Amino acid sequence: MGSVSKRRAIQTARARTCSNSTSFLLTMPGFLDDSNFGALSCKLITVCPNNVHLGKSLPTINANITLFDETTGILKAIISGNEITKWRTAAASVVATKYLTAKKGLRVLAILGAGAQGEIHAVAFQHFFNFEEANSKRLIRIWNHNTLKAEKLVSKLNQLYCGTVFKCFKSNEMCVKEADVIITATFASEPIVQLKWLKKGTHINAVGAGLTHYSELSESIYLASDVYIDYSEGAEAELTGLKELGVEFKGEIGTLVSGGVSPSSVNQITVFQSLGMAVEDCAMARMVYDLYKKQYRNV
Ligand SMILES: NC(=O)C1=CN([C@@H]2O[C@H](COP(=O)(O)OP(=O)(O)OC[C@H]3O[C@@H](n4cnc5c(N)ncnc54)[C@H](O)[C@@H]3O)[C@@H](O)[C@H]2O)C=CC1
Ligand SMILES: O=C([O-])C1=[NH+]CCC1
Repeated sequence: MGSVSKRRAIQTARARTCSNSTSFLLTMPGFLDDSNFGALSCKLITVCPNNVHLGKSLPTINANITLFDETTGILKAIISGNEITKWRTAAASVVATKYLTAKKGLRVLAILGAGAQGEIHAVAFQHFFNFEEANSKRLIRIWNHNTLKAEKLVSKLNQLYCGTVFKCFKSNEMCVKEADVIITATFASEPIVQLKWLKKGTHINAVGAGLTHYSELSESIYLASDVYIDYSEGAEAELTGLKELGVEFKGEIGTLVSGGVSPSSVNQITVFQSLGMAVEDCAMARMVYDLYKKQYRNV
């Protein structure tokens, strides 16, 4: 994120090719100039929300990353990108939350969405933060519009992580009530969070991307919040609806991390509008490639 904001990384606004009214292919080229983490890559990722209705347990997001030699341009590897996409997206939310809540006490975490992103965010946030509700129990709330799915995830996570209690909420309003941090990771095309449900100083990581990148939160939330983004070019190209609404972006998370933008006051509601960055995939692909070479090729 820092490299993007210091412009040591190159990533153009991505191309979106729609295959029908709900599905699309994103082409995400990126170059990261760093001897340890750098690479030249392009992630190809399809987003097909209707896969859930096919009854074959297909993921709705499917990604592959092509990794190239920076000097010769020769293709070095094609790396499966589903796990990478999951982890790097949750990692970006962790960083945004860390910097945007640095001076706030965190007690209540609410996750809206029990799919791949909801799950990985639950795993990452229980690891990096310590959410403790009034009775001093480590607790993470999870809501999904299809409650059965949330119940299944909650039961799986409670078996995996005995130290933290995951709790299923049937109402999105009750789930976000008194929340210090909210994560939205759904395909909702209508708002699932309203301003009047929020307390002062709440931080929201808005991860979900349907056909528009700003449909999970009400317009009034965006207008009342300090909105941070991951990269300006992407936001200018994809968040046109928010711009038309009059939303001014406060800055990139990378700029916040490097001290180039001052953090919001503690009572200010903040939103990290996560688009997802090609250079995050680039760095992860390089890491996977290096590990593969070390482990299997002894190089
Ligand atoms: N910002 C980023 O970098 C990334 C964003 N995403 C976005 O995150 C969202 C979640 O992705 P995944 O977890 O991989 O998908 P998923 O299909 O595994 O999970 C989606 C969840 O949204 C719920 N959902 C579907 N339609 C809904 C609706 N109309 N209202 C409320 N909930 C609904 C589903 O029940 C499911 O729990 C998607 O919008 C995806 O495009 C995904 C990867 C990276
Ligand atoms: O960056 C990414 O991988 C994605 N952003 C929205 C859907 C997938």
